[in-house]
Amino acid sequence: MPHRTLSDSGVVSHRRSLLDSINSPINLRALPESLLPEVASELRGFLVECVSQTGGHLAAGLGVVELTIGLHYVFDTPHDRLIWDVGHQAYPHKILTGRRDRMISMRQKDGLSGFPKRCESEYDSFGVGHSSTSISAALGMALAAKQRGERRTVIAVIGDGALGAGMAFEALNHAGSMDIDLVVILNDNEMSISPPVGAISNHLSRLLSGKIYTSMREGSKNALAGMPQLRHLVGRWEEHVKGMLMPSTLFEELGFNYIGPIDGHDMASMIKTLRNIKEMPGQRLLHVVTRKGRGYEPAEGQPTTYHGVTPFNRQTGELRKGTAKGPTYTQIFGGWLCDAAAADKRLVGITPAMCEGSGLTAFSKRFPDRYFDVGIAEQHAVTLAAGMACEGLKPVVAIYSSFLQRAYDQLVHDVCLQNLDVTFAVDRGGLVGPDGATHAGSFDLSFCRPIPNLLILAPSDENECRRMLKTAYEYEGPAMVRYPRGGGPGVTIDSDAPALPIGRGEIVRTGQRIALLAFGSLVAPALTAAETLNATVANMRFVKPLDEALIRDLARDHDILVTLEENAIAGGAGSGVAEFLSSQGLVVRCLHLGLPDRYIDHAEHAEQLAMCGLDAPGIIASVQAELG
Ligand SMILES: Cc1ncc(C[n+]2csc(CCOP(=O)(O)OP(=O)(O)O)c2C)c(N)n1
Ligand SMILES: CC(=O)[C@@H](O)[C@H](O)COP(=O)(O)O
Ligand SMILES: [Mg+2]
Repeated sequence: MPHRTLSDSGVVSHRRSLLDSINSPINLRALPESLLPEVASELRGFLVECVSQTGGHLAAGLGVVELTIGLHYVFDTPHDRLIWDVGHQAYPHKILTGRRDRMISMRQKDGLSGFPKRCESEYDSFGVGHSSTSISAALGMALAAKQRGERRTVIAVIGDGALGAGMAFEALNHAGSMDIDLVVILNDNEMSISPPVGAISNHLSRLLSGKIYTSMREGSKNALAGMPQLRHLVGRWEEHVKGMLMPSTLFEELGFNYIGPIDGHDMASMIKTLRNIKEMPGQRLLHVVTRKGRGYEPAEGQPTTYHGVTPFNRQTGELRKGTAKGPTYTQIFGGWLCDAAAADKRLVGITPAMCEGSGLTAFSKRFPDRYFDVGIAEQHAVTLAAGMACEGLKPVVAIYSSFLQRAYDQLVHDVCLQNLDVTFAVDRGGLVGPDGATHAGSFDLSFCRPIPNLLILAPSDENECRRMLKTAYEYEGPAMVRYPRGGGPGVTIDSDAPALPIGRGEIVRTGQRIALLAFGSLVAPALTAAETLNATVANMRFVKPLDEALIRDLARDHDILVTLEENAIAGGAGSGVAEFLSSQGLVVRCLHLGLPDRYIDHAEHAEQLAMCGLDAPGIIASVQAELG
């Protein structure tokens, strides 16, 4: 379906005389430097207009308008490689690299991805979405260029939040030990999604507020203010003096030439500094100070709220409300966490930098001493919980399914092998809609199911989600409840409902010949499909341990068992059912429905389910095709 064009959507209203002339960085580089501030103004206004129509990530992109212009103006992209860490801030980059007129399709089916993607543009040097990969990838590209005798500069742009992840330091540690043409640009806006945490953030703040450096800098600027022809001496003098007086930065200790901090919104200074940086040899790190949400008052004032937004009213900043019928699964988790914490002082809540997204805001305010935001550090979050559990606390780790992928060994080796009492609230299980393949929780049932000692539950509705959280928390060992992004079928929640019997599913509809064994979010479409198929529906509830007695009965009484899950078919819950049947010598026809062996692109969640044949019509069609 052809996408709406900008004119259809009325987005062209903002003044864009210069921006209209920039169809690639080549046009940008043809402009006189004096016009770049106007480009920045038009780019910023256009970005707000587009995201107000499409939703998506806004505040981070607003903060890097000047940096984006400077990088494409000074460096020879795409020959010089540019990698954006996380990539949520890359909308200005997309606008300047030939995708201006497609921005209205952002994060929609067959539209632009919300993150840089190699197959989308030659200017997207590396696919991102998960944090803290940029320096590793950039170093890899720089070493490849060196190996092949190619002259090119590789630039990684990483935020202060992403810099706190272990992987970023693995890369800095490696890069700093060699002589390589690599530029790391630290985009320091003193924000993650939430305010930043950790000692790295404190170090950066000290660099920004360094008394000696700041006063000398102001002094030198004033002294030379009357002699503009000598102003360029300030930079050189600063470098010289700073090296003498400033305590060396962490980055210099790691072998990087540290430059900055510079004002990330001063276009002239940005261009001058980037030109200097371009000519410098070796690995260098430029510290750029920006403001998240810059230039759009609602986003500047509320950078957390405007980190990721639904479409909004550009004049007022008012965000469009969500369409969930009742509380989202995330909100149910947040409410349960507070209630459980009030009843049990041993409970502690841990999040790797996703406080708001995981529903911990209320908990963090009510129980600040029992709340731990560890920054973007999923591996650390899980093993921190293991250590706490060893000492009698009952940690609850709130973590997105796709980010849990980062902490797999910690889950296996530190928690489950030692059979420690840690509860995992795994949010965004299954497809996640507009964030697309990088953020889909497609694999957690497959990679968690083989782990001994781990209990795995998947709720079919909001009430069951709360009951499962209670069940998992009371279970004295590792347990995970995986639930989808957004809301459920809208059932009433009984906060006093008891825990569930471990390993027990339930027949929720009786039919003939066909049995649908549904896990979690697929119970609802299974029930709809069952009306047409006249099928039995079992809400399996537990992925591990499976309800073996129930499976045995269903196999005895039906001609075909159809397993359904919003997880990869490969190794998923359905595989578990097949393994059990085989181990018991039970011979019955089986059909396994779930996510296919490919990545599912961004679209609305309902569109994604339909693409995978996991909505009711798709289930019906698959079963009817199987039965012939
Ligand atoms: C591995 C991983 N964990 C968590 C996230 C969620 N996330 C996306 S952006 C972000 C904050 C990034 O902060 P920073 O690097 O400072 O970028 P800024 O938004 O400030 O520009 C987080 C936690 C992620 N994308 N990847
Ligand atoms: C860029 C990033 O990783 C986060 O902002 C993520 O997009 C949040 O996802 P939700 O919108 O599902 O909370
Ligand atoms: Mg930041």
